[in-house]
Amino acid sequence: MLTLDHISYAIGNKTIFNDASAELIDHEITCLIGPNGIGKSTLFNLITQSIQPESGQIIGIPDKIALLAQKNELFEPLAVRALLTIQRDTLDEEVLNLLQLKQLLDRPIEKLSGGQRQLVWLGYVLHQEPDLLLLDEPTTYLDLYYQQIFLKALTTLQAQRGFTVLMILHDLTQAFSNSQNIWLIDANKQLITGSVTELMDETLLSETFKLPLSIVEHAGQRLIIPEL
Ligand SMILES: Nc1ncnc2c1ncn2[C@@H]1O[C@H](COP(=O)(O)OP(=O)(O)OP(=O)(O)O)[C@@H](O)[C@H]1O
Repeated sequence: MLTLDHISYAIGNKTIFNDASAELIDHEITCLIGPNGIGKSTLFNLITQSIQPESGQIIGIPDKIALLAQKNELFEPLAVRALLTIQRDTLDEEVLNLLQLKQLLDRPIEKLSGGQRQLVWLGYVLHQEPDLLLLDEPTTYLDLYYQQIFLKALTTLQAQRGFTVLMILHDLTQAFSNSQNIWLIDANKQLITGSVTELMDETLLSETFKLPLSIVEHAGQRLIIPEL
């Protein structure tokens, strides 16, 4: 289990984490939420060891980590098939079907729509067969149709294959309805962790996002919306 053990990290004089501890539950989806600029991507950088904590340590980092960054760029023009088979010989039929990529295999990636491209990038990280998948705001630029395809494919494959997911999402309803656990960085930069049930708390969420938020039941789903 990946464990943050009392980590502290600052950029210049600015404290980002101060003695933060957390355990990432294996084989489940955890969403990382918190205001803009609070340190979510920095936490990903610590987990991928592209930066080191000033004190404390991260234990149990799996060998096979895949990261879907906010912006994914190609170094050279590639067709979808070529990207998916960069690190392996065969295509994963199930991933192709769930992400609706079969009809795109021979298309140049740069000529796809933003939504199609994001499905291709998810396909790319899934073809790496990671033990831990980190996703940084993967649905931000997607319309509702592509958001649903993306999240359904991710949650279906995760449930079948059991890889661990840590995903940054800004849409709170989406975060709580597509995960089992939440890591929340609050307004005081404290990392608070728990199950979706434990952290589904109007007061905590309103204080974190400095906005009155309500939790509303609709059609069997719990929606987190700003009070009008
Ligand atoms: N290279 C850098 N130099 C200076 N400050 C930085 C650098 N990278 C990040 N920061 C600062 O560190 C803080 C945390 O940034 P980070 O990108 O981790 O936040 P975030 O929670 O992912 O934000 P967002 O939700 O807006 O993507 C921010 O205040 C940011 O300005």
